[in-house]
Amino acid sequence: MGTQGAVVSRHGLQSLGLRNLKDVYWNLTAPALYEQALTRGEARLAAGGPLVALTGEHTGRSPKDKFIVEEAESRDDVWWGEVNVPMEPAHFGRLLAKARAYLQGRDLFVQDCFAGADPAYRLPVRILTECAWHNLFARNMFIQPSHDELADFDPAFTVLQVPGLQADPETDGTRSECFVLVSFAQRIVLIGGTSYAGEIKKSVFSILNYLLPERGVLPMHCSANIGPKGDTAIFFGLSGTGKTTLSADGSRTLIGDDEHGWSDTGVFNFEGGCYAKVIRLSAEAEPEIYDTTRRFGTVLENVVMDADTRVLDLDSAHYTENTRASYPIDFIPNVSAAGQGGLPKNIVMLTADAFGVLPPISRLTPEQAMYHFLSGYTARVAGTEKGLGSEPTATFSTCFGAPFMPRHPSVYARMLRDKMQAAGANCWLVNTGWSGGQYGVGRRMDIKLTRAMLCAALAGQLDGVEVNAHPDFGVLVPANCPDVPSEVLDPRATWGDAQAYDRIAHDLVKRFENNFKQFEPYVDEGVLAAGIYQAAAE
Ligand SMILES: Nc1ncnc2c1ncn2[C@@H]1O[C@H](COP(=O)(O)OP(=O)(O)O)[C@@H](O)[C@H]1O
Ligand SMILES: C=C(OP(=O)(O)O)C(=O)O
Ligand SMILES: [Mn+2]
Repeated sequence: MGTQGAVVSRHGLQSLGLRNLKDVYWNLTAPALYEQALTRGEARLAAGGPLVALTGEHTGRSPKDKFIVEEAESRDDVWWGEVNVPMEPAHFGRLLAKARAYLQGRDLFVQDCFAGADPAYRLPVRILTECAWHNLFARNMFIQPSHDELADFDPAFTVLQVPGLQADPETDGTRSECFVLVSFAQRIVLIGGTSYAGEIKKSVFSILNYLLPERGVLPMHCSANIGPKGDTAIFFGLSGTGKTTLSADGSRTLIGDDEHGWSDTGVFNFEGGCYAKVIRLSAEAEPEIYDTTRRFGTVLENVVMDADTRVLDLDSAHYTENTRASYPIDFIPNVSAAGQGGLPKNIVMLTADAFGVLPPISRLTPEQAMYHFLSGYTARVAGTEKGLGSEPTATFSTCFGAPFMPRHPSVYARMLRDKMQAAGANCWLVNTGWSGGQYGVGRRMDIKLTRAMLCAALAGQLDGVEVNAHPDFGVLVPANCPDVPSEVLDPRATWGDAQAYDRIAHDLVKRFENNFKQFEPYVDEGVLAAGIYQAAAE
């Protein structure tokens, strides 16, 4: 059983003013959290053992409902704008008071965790959730302290997640009933009105992305793994581009699938678990991730399950295209127990180009790497977000993770430039999107071919290969690649209508250029030249 209300104050929840709770459940393990979630009707048990939870209206992140509290301590460091929107402290205070009132007489689940595998930089976070299944999600996603570390656990930040509490936009300074609020000064994250578990994960990520640059660590929205020769590779990319899929590779040791820090000594995972997209998950193309969907301890979000047979239908997007699996990272067979690796030898920038005009793999000069890091291009396709039409939508999300970056992009870009140079890292642009035509005409690049290209690049098999500067994007396209048909490598050659290719490629270059104008004051001539359309092609 949980502790009774009376003893709650001894456990330091008073810093949040939480009183008169019903029961507080501290650091329950997976079996106990399963029991709570199932008996409370929060989730159901699937065949094989995963917990299946549905999140209702919000099945993805709500970036427009995220606010950073405007406080003296952080005001000058935050890149205010349409991504990092300020909230008055008074509104934050009102919503925190509403949360306290809402939780009176209710149960609360607590997980004390670390965010950051490198002890020198890890952040002790306390995750407070209204539901048991969100507490299991947090237990999966963050790093569990040892028994001794729990005994004197002192949280640096607290996340309070109360999906049942809805804001009133009329009086609370929010955009809708849903809110994700970050107060750097009070070191509190307050989430309400949404049950999408990714908000818990990504709000902690945002905190690290604010704190770590001051300690000389580059925070990154990337996955990472280590090759047989001890070579670390990192894979930047926006949501759905392939960070999780491609970092789970039987021939390489997984460090992490989504969030990492690059320190002076190496790369470390921020998390202790993975959060994989599982829509149309193939046992053949992604065996390691597929196996996690049959295991006790995995939390499946918005996956369809037959009520009688309890069998999953991973192909169904009935609730959402963004179905997810959250699992402890050691569910992946070949994983780094320490969650750390050496300095990166290869940097891969992933883009899911639904226009189908970027090469499936190309080498980037350091200047081109900066250009693409600041651009953060991918193209979303119909269905992945509400309101999208049938045409692909070009998306530019700086640092491949704008919604999670509280500081100005140039802070992260300059750190990447310096670290990349110091490490002598190679840089690649990999298009996991469409080939042979744009979305709806062409086909998505076969995962096996993407894996073959990456395998060759990371093993150094492309180092001596002839490259041709792409006439539109300037990136350096290899003329051949082991285990990959050469005709696949030149995207223009895969289109039936070369003129249509040129039209769409030129349009995309213009989109890149228009988007990049905001960064021109922050980069040197070399980076600017890296993105300019090659006039010779006209
Ligand atoms: N060539 C490809 N490379 C990587 N992923 C691909 C490819 N083709 C299709 N996919 C699909 O794209 C999605 C990538 O999701 P995921 O790896 O979780 O992205 P991220 O971790 O970057 O959010 C998966 O559903 C995967 O099956
Ligand atoms: C979970 C998310 O990240 P990713 O899809 O990159 O794993 C997200 O963007 O909400
Ligand atoms: Mn991911």
